[in-house]
Amino acid sequence: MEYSVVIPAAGQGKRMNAGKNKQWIELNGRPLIAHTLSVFEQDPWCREIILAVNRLEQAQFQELAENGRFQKIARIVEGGAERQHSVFEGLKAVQQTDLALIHDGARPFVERENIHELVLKANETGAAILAVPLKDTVKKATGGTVSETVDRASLWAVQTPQAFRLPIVLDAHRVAAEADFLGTDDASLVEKMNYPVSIVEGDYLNIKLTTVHDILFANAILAQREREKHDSSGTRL
Ligand SMILES: Nc1ccn([C@@H]2O[C@H](COP(=O)(O)OP(=O)(O)OP(=O)(O)O)[C@@H](O)[C@H]2O)c(=O)n1
Ligand SMILES: C[C@](O)(CO)[C@H](O)COP(=O)(O)O
Repeated sequence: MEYSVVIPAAGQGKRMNAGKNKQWIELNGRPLIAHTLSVFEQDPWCREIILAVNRLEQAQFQELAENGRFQKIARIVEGGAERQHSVFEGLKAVQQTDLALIHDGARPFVERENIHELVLKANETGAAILAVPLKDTVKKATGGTVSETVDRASLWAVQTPQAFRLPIVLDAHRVAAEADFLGTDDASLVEKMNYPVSIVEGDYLNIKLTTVHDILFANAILAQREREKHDSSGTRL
């Protein structure tokens, strides 16, 4: 089952506080974005990768595409001020397939089996997202005082990729742009169109590198994966 993937990588990584776009942080000697790109480069279902980048970093990403031998990068488009704008630019450049995935450049650990499960679900329903059940107890508070403990039984922590039939997600982005609506993910725009979005249970290790603490977790995940490669008897997390 084939798909195109849009990878927004045009952020500034303000919460990471690294003084540069976090896509260039090195993990095991390779930039974070190279880890993410490799997942899709190596997935036989992926037809093309569309990267959305900051105009000032276009040359750097072009060089990475060539030197990293990422042959599936079909287009590098200019991103926008917000993630949503970057994704919209990427979606407009999709050519190869009817099924579009959107995946954060800053989520390098997504596993192929989760991607495939998601793709199959989106092919069936038109819109699907990866998510994991919330593990924490969640409370609402105003002015530092708890007002409510929320029942977590129906709460999910949402990840990427998110997968949609291309016309559905393009339409949702167009309508959101016209209404000046900004969502933190793409599914929220599709939900606004009253289109049902299916959940596919993902993996807790599919983290997004957001703050500096996530670099610790990322290195631990990479070390665990190395152990698994060399020791088939090792417990898989
Ligand atoms: N204008 C933007 C903002 C974000 N992104 C991308 O969207 C993904 C998820 O966003 P986030 O983790 O918020 O990244 P940043 O915007 O870089 O981080 P911050 O919000 O801390 O500045 C990242 O791969 C990021 O590069 C993008 O393409 N264009
Ligand atoms: C799209 C996303 O990764 C889903 O978890 C996320 O919403 C991106 O934005 P955030 O502001 O870092 O939550």
